[in-house]
Amino acid sequence: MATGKNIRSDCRKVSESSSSERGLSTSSSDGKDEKEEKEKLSGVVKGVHAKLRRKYREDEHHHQDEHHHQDEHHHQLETLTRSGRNTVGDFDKIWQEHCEDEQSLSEYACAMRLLAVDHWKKKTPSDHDRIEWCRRTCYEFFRGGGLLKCLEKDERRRQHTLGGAANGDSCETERKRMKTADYNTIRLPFTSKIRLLDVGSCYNPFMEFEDFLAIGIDIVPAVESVYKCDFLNLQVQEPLQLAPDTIDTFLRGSLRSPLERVPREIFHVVVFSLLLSYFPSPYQRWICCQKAHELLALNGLLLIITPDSSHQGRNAAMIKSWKKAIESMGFQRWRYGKDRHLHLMAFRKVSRDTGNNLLTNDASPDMLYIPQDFNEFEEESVFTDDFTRSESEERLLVEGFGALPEGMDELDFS
Ligand SMILES: C[S@@+](CC[C@H](N)C(=O)[O-])C[C@H]1O[C@@H](n2cnc3c(N)ncnc32)[C@H](O)[C@@H]1O
Repeated sequence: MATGKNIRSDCRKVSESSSSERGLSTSSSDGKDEKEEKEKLSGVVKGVHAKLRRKYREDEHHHQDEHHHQDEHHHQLETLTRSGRNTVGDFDKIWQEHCEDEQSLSEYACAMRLLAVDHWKKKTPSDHDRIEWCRRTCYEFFRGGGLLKCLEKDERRRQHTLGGAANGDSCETERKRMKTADYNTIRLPFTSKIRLLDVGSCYNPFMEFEDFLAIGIDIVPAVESVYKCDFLNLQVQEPLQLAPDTIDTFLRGSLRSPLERVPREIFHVVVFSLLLSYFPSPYQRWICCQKAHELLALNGLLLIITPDSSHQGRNAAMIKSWKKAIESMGFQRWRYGKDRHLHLMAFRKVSRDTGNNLLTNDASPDMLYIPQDFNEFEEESVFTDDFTRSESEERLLVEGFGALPEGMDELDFS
């Protein structure tokens, strides 16, 4: 288990103590009005998000005032690295203070878990459940021919680039490529367990699936099996050059809370489910995606689920921008879906090169924006709305939510 401490009972305690102040109950079956409880739980969750954003915004305004009179050159540099500066300055402090606010965060963890397990999971048809979407996407990719098609396509592209010529140089390059890619590259047939890192896991929803070796991490775990870990500050170590079985044993037996370091390229899948919008700064979202890239084996999948309750078209520009930013780091989008409340994206790691140079790369952290960055009153409806839908809505969503056929992805938002 991740920690000797019984977080679940802690969670219950916090939830119970807060119930006297806030009227939260630990179960929706205790006769209280379910809707009222859900509103309270989502209030706790949205309140923590809003507080963190407010602190960040205040700090940003303060910073802008201070630097109002800077010379032109400095100003340009500042603009270039605008969204980055806070992680090394005051924002580091804000984030640290946030992570140390145990009381609010434990309450948040309980509320989020109850919301997800007691309210969403029970009400959401399984083919519209975000966790189920992840499971299905992984299955289709690793076991259902998805990766195979990608590799065939890669090969066709490579042949095309080489001009089909067996020229000495290209063969030598190809041999080197295969050699360096031997370790930590996902190959077919894929028979092992899917090593999945769930970042911001809260209640470890992937643990129940046999097919996964699921590692959940969170700044404040809501259940014992989740490791305490701040992903933003997680260190990435040299990769393990070990057989898959030994890596599984390592993941099962050697990790401890608080988790501070993990070997590079050890995971087949990294999941960010409702994680990136937690961060008030696009730069933090950018850091997370880069870190996911480092932790994934070549051909591994980054799954991103991010809330947006508006119609698919409204934030098409945002999703296009995210696609460009994330692909610039050495990913390629493999799948996209839009649910009523969520964007669901799967990116494959296609290159070891992270394109990690803000000055030469035309993508930048600002591209990972969310509506709340510009409008503090933008509603986070995913935490409030009902998940049940009318029949006609269901039919519409099945198209958007389900798989875009391979090759159709480019048609979407591009
Ligand atoms: C909105 S909840 C989503 C929970 C769960 N993934 C789901 O889909 O229901 C966001 C979670 O991310 C966690 N989190 C935020 N920043 C984090 C960080 N830097 N490292 C690890 N977890 C983080 C929060 O504590 C919270 O549990």
